[in-house]
Amino acid sequence: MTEVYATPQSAAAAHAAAGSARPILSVRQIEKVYGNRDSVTRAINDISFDVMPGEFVGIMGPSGSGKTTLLNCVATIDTVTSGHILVDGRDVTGLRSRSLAKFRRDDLGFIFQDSNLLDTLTAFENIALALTVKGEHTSKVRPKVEEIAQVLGVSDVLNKYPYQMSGGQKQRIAAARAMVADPKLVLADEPTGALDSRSASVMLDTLTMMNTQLNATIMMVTHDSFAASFASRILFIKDGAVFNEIRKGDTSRTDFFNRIMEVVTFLGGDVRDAS
Ligand SMILES: Nc1ncnc2c1ncn2[C@@H]1O[C@H](COP(=O)(O)OP(=O)(O)OP(=O)(O)O)[C@@H](O)[C@H]1O
Repeated sequence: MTEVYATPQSAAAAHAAAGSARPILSVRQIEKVYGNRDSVTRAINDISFDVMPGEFVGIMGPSGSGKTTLLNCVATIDTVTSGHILVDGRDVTGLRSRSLAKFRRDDLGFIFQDSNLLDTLTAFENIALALTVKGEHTSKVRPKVEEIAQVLGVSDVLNKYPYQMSGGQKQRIAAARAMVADPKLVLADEPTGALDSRSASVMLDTLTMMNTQLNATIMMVTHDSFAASFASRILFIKDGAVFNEIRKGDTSRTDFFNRIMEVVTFLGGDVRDAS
């Protein structure tokens, strides 16, 4: 067990290791405090890290450690108490409502635990919506939707409504919706949390495809070590701070899973088989 208790790699070191490219995401000394004088919760306590273009980063940590708060701050759904979050070099912590809406629409893709598809629209229309709200020319919508559906293996369900699809299919349509407008960063919050293990595996293959074939930069919150083993780097959060960081490097996914499990077990988490 070599790296498990290592000091988190600094953002600067990670940056240097990844070459000279600019980070897609820079989280700089953020803090998030909820409550008032009588009851204060320090959900995030000085977190800094970078995510480079094309990285697939997993965020893990015990319940209440601050994972969702971190994701929500990056998503600009929540605001930081102090610190800065830069997406492709732009500080998004100070954006006002109209710019915020544009930023979320143009630069981010979201995948939640529940697919959040609109029930009255077909899969095709759900994906297409992400393009039309962005002002995409009508003639380009169909080819773009069909292309992403083909890459992610969901062409056969494009005409179905959400109630006609399985949970796994809905999640993959949500992934296509998140990707179709070519966001700078895809944020996924427990994307396999509501799926059985077989559907979860298919969804994780979908995320891998998004990352490797479509060059999506992904930040995924998960409590599941199996899901996390599909990422290329894991940040472990404990008590609102980065407790540890491990990278997959050239090792196999099973080996990475075992290393993740060492940290999870140390932190007091769940155990699941890697296969
Ligand atoms: N709106 C809020 N008001 C007050 N406290 C909050 C609020 N949201 C989160 N918290 C607190 O902040 C801390 C971090 O919560 P967060 O939801 O980010 O944890 P988490 O790691 O995502 O947990 P889980 O794995 O259980 O979803 C917790 O102590 C939580 O109770």
